[in-house]
Amino acid sequence: MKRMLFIYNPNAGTGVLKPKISDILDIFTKAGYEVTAYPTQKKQDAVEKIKSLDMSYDLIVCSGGDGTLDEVVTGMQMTDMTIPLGYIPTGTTNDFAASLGIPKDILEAADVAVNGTEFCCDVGVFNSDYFIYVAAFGIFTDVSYETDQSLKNMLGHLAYVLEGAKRVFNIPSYKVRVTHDGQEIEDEFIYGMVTNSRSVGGFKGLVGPDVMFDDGEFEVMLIKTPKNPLELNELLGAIVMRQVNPKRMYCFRTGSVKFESMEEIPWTRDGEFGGNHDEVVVRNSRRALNLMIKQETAAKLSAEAAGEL
Ligand SMILES: Nc1ncnc2c1ncn2[C@@H]1O[C@H](COP(=O)(O)OP(=O)(O)OP(=O)(O)O)[C@@H](O)[C@H]1O
Repeated sequence: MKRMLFIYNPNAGTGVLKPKISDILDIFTKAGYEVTAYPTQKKQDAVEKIKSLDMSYDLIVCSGGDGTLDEVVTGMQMTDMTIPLGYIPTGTTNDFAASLGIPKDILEAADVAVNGTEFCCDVGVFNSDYFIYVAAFGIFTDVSYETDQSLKNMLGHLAYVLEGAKRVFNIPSYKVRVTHDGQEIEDEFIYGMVTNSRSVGGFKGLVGPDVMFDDGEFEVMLIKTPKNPLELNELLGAIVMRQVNPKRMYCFRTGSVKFESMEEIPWTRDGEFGGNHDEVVVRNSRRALNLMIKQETAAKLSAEAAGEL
């Protein structure tokens, strides 16, 4: 019999997982797995659990929001674990799952976790930590982790919007030197993002349709601090039109990028607080995560990569 570790955050999102646990275990059992279930007990628990596993498993399935997924992947990367990972998204935003076509429906996602197909996607190395789909600083990035879990559960997306709106009137600006591929950019920014996803915080399409999950490169977007109403207008126009305006922002693709600043800047990794840093090196660890996704999504992604779509 195949062995599975099912690790889940029972409090993620609106608690939608709990009433479905029995049906989920049934899907796993019917797929031939003997399941060890582990509900996470506190922050960072998933990392510790994965790091301290005392037996081998054929598959890990994790359930929770982006934060829990990040913790499980971090534990797996730290221990060089290459077994496949299934994911049942139950958080508030679930950006990453959406961009990889993992179903919103819990039981459908459970089915994909055991009956789907393996897809090797890139993982971000952030100094000595990891992220899966986004590392960012500046406006909007502090929204997620400063909104407490109970507020998020109650209001869902609205909580993010309210927190974001409060901050628009007081935008911090950071002077940063950004180095990549032998080039150096020095400027003031209100936002910086390194991403491997098509839908970050709901800004679908902002980064463009070209984002690949397994090409060893990230998309980097840096938004310059607007210095007057005209520049602000140009910036808002670019965001609304979802069109890069090179006067207001830098966008490039790279496998490795360094951010240096005089002051410490707060970062987020996959929507959770990622620490204050005056130097951050982000590197793409190509195809380091073996994720279970739908067969049809895998086919579509490889056709896109081959330039057929
Ligand atoms: N039993 C627990 N009690 C409190 N916090 C927990 C528990 N288990 C996990 N956590 C932590 O809660 C944080 C948020 O979890 P998660 O991302 O799964 O859900 P969410 O915040 O509802 O979803 P989203 O990130 O999509 O908003 C994570 O950092 C996780 O480590």
